[in-house]
Amino acid sequence: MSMLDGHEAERKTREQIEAEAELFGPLTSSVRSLIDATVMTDAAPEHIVRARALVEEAAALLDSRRMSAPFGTKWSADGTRRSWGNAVIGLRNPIAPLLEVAYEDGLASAEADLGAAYEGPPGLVHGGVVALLLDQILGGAADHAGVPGMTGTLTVRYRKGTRLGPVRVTARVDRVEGVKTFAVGRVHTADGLCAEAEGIFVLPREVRDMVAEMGRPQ
Ligand SMILES: CCCCCCCCCCCCCCCC(=O)SCCNC(=O)CCNC(=O)[C@H](O)C(C)(C)COP(=O)(O)OP(=O)(O)OC[C@H]1O[C@@H](n2cnc3c(N)ncnc32)[C@H](O)[C@@H]1OP(=O)(O)O
Repeated sequence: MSMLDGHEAERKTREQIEAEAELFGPLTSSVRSLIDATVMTDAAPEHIVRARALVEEAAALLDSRRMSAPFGTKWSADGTRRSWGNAVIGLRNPIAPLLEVAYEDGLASAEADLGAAYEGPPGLVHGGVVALLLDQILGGAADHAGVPGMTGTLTVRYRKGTRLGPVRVTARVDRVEGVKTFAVGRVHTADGLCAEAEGIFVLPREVRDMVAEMGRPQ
């Protein structure tokens, strides 16, 4: 499989994309609430059985027509792109904590409210989920700085347990060495600093070759 598979140009207008966002965003949000309700429910057994039937009916409706491949990244003519299936920021992905990343003065920052579905140790966010958030935001910082890449190495130092609830994640590019971008980031809660990370993002050889090819004079 090529690194470039799943990247696709699209001809949709801004209005069409907004209409899709209005259609799918609320569905994703409802399923996210369903996930939380599934983890937290203490309902009577007959309610659980009825809910299961309703969920299966909904799944069958949605499954009646499927895309031929996962969402991937769709690029519009104006350079904007959508990764609506992404596990952290995907508008169509109910397991995504849906980080909305803001960029200012080289700092990427986002907030999320992590509920029971993200639990690892009792009352605390699963360490893999903490790494997931950091991976995305460090990668986003590299991308926003114009030096994107795939995660080659991600090193996370867990300083204290990350309590379930509101978290803030931040990242910035530390330095660039050739094709490698070094980014650093942190996770905070009301308890203070919970985790720190360094990531090395590498623009894959295949993409480097393509960029070199495109830049070659005719
Ligand atoms: C297709 C579009 C891409 C653009 C992207 C857009 C990003 C849009 C932002 C969204 C933000 C998403 C944030 C989540 C991002 C993931 O979730 S990515 C998914 C997880 N990561 C992966 O699956 C990556 C799997 N690994 C690979 O594809 C390849 O091993 C890599 C990392 C691309 C490197 O392959 P390569 O380009 O063939 O590397 P190579 O030419 O041998 O080495 C180049 C340099 O990198 C170093 N290097 C190689 N591997 C590593 C490594 N694992 N660790 C550290 N250094 C390494 C080498 O030592 C060498 O260093 P120098 O000698 O130049 O100093």
